[in-house]
Amino acid sequence: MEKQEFKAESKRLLEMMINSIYTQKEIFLRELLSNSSDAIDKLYYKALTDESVVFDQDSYYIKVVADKQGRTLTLTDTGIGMTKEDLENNLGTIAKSGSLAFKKDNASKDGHDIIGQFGVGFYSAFMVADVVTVISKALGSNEAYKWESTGADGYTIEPCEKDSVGTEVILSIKEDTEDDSYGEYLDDYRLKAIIRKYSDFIKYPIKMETTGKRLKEGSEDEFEDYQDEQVVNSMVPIWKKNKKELTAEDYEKFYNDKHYGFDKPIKHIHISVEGAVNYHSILFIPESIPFDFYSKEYEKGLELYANGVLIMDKCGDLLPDFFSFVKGMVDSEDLSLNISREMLQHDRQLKLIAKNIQSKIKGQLQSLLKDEREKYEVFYKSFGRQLKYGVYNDYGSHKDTLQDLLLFYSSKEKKLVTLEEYVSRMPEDQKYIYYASGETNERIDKLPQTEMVADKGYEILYFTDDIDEFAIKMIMSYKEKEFKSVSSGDLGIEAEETEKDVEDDSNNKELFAYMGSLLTGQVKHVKASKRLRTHPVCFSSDGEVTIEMEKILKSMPNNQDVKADKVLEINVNHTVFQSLKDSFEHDKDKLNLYTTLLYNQALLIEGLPLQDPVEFTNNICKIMV
Ligand SMILES: Nc1ncnc2c1ncn2[C@@H]1O[C@H](COP(=O)(O)OP(=O)(O)OP(=O)(O)O)[C@@H](O)[C@H]1O
Repeated sequence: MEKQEFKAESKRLLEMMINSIYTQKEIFLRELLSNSSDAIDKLYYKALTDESVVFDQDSYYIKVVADKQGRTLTLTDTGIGMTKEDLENNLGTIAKSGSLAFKKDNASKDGHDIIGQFGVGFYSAFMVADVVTVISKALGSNEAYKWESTGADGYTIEPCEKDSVGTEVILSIKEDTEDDSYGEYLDDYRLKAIIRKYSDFIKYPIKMETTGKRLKEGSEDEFEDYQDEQVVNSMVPIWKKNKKELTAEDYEKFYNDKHYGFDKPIKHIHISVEGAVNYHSILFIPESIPFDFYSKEYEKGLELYANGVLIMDKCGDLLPDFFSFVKGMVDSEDLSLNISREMLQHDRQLKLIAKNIQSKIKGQLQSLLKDEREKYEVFYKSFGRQLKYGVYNDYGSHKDTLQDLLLFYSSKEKKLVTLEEYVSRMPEDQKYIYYASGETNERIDKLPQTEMVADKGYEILYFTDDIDEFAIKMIMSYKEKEFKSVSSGDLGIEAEETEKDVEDDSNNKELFAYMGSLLTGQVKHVKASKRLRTHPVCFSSDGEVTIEMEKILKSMPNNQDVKADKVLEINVNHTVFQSLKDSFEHDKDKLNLYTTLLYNQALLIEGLPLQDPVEFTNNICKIMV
């Protein structure tokens, strides 16, 4: 038997291949199973043009058998097989793909698509095997051949016996080392898991012979081993099925089988596109938040398949961050894979798919919002924050995509409303979209600052998420209506302007200036409030940073010391104001006490910490006695 050497280039390539192309050893099984599937496909093609070849789908399969004792893993297929020349050309020359040549000669028909294209996948077997033996008998040939190689050194070919047409690949699995436990590739459970992960949708049955234990017949405590043959893969990808034939349960089953989540998805989106790029996709909008969703550990992405073979677990490029909650998969035959199938060579196709997917998701969310509001609100409860982050991130560049998907609690409707709904019922004289920020709806309900706007009969949107105000700053205006915090200096309400301007009263001016001097460094100034109706005191903010924003920025890990310019507003129609005026004239000590008390009350209303709570309570006691 003559030993053939690999060509020099091939030798180097093989070494590179074995050691560096793939990041995961387990993919050898995907590569070999894809080869077997291609080989059966080729038979199918032959049958299309050659009457002497009968293709009976049921007789074609791939079988995987692990022999733990003999430490071999054998893959048998009933495909087209290889002649001696094929073995030499296709397995003896690295980077020569018989499959690619075949594909070029036979235009793909009827959805039977050949996977192989680079002519390297087979050699990934050497990542887990010392010796690879291939026994093959080609269609139309009476001879069978055995090809054998220990890797870079070369290979041998000799005639051998084989009854049926097809190929058998026998891997002598490497001994375990400290770093690698190659023995796992002889374990039935592990093999099944790898098959299901990558090759679940190979369209021919992948059978496995497994050993089970059962009670011996007639015995109550004696067990015996028995062999059982099982088809491991699902074969028909659900995404290639006709949508009309699929039920909601089918999609849910797929969602659960693929471990996209443990919940019941709120919505599925089944997309089949033929055009500049062809692809199928099934996407899910989950109901509940994955436990790590709002953490750094969460990795967004969709499963990416090329011709039904998994090539990437989580392809992040397929989803924008603001839709990172979406689960599912994309299968395309048009992807430019790189040699390891682990990365994509050009991302043009991927970008097209991603763009398309983004608009489909948005469309589905919009119709959910329109037609199934309750469901949308369940979704929004889980992922609304993510949408708002999406508005805020990237300098607001996605606001147009996302603003119509936002919901905020409304003071008047007592439920979540869209910006569109808010604007559509704004009275004519209302200039702004008003909002109030606070920890909960109940707390905002009681905020003194909302009095004037609410009295005017205007609706107020409640912001209870940290991100809300930041996101709104990015949107700036909706349908030409600007957003305005109820705590901002100028509320743009006519009543304000026509009201008797109490500040102009020179006595009051002096009083406020004096109070302001007592609070130097704590407030910008003290003024008569135009927004308070029944409450004595509140803060408003002058400028871009609101008090709520100050609180949020302060709570961030890098503790950004950005402060709102606070203005202490006093209700001059409240009886307490008379006390202030009296004490200004007759008892400055009392005024000092009242000023600090009012300032501290305003802090409490905002949920801001008091600088000296003990002093505050002592001061209250002072006025009690
Ligand atoms: N089980 C098989 N039955 C018949 N032919 C096979 C089998 N396995 C491999 N071949 C032949 O050997 C060639 C080389 O296989 P290899 O896996 O290295 O590359 P490929 O499948 O063509 O491409 P890729 O690197 O993209 O997987 C195949 O193109 C095919 O012609």
